Amino acid sequence: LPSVKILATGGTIAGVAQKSTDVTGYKAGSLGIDTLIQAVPQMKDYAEVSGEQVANISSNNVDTKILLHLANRVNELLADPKIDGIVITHGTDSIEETAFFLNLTVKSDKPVVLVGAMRPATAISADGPMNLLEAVQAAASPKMKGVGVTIVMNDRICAARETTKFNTSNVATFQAPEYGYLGVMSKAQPVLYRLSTRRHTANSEFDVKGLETLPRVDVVYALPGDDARMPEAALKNGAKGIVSASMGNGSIPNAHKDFYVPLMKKGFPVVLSERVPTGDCVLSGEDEAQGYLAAGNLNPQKSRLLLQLALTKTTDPKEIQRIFNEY
Ligand SMILES: NC(=O)C[C@H](N)C(=O)O
Repeated sequence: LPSVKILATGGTIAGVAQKSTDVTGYKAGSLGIDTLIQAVPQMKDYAEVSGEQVANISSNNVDTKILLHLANRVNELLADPKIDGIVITHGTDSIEETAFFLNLTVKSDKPVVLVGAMRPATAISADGPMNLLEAVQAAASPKMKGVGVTIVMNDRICAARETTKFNTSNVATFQAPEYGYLGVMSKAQPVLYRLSTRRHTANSEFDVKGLETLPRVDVVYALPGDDARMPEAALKNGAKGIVSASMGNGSIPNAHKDFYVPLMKKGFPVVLSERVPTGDCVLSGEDEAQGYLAAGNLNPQKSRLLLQLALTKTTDPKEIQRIFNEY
């Protein structure tokens, strides 16, 4: 049997509520990895499974330190020829960010699958056990080699880059509306229908080995008619770059523009992403002349991670734009 290591970080998949009918008001990150593994003994039919507790928290508190630890630990484990794949149990609130971060920093073709749940482990019809089983089946499969980091939940195989949480409670919360799923889990096997063309994992230039922190990047929400207090605060508190969550195609209030233009002249990176859930952020000629960088279709939270990683390599705006075009 293939060998799959499960790294556990917490989330609702490890959540405990007072009553089996409670699907809110529970405590995420309550059960340990051994309990989660014992709850799904069927996994052993598909892989030799072992667990490791990395953290046990709700994913709104997954910080840079945990991200760097996960990336380095996954790289260490996958360098071992005896390990065939990794599953990471994770809260769904920031699973897309951790998945994307690992998509950029894992140096291996072997499967890395993130999994969570929308209902706590104690709930009637908890979705965690089936999700965990399917995540292990996916991570154990050679068909998942080279596809990049994925999120497997609700029978769907989702690409780290394009997938976003769309609903606060529905088990079908993860979607990639314009691009779709990579595939589905069917009869205990991954069935893939498409692949992402963007650079990832073994083909990524980012290396976080030895890093203890990442350059600070803030996301500034663009609100109509806003003044410049939010971007000012970001800069004053040490941001090395800003991602603007524009109102669509780089549409931001004039006060933000007046603040960004002189900063960009000095080489400070401002990346225009958008708070609109789908579509590409494309720069106008004027935006380009003023020095803005474009996130394309990458959402603000993922743009932040990519800009942080880009800044570990370069501060040259042209290079940063190349990175946004390739990843
Ligand atoms: N469904 C979940 O996992 C939500 C939880 N608050 C978390 O992200 O850890």
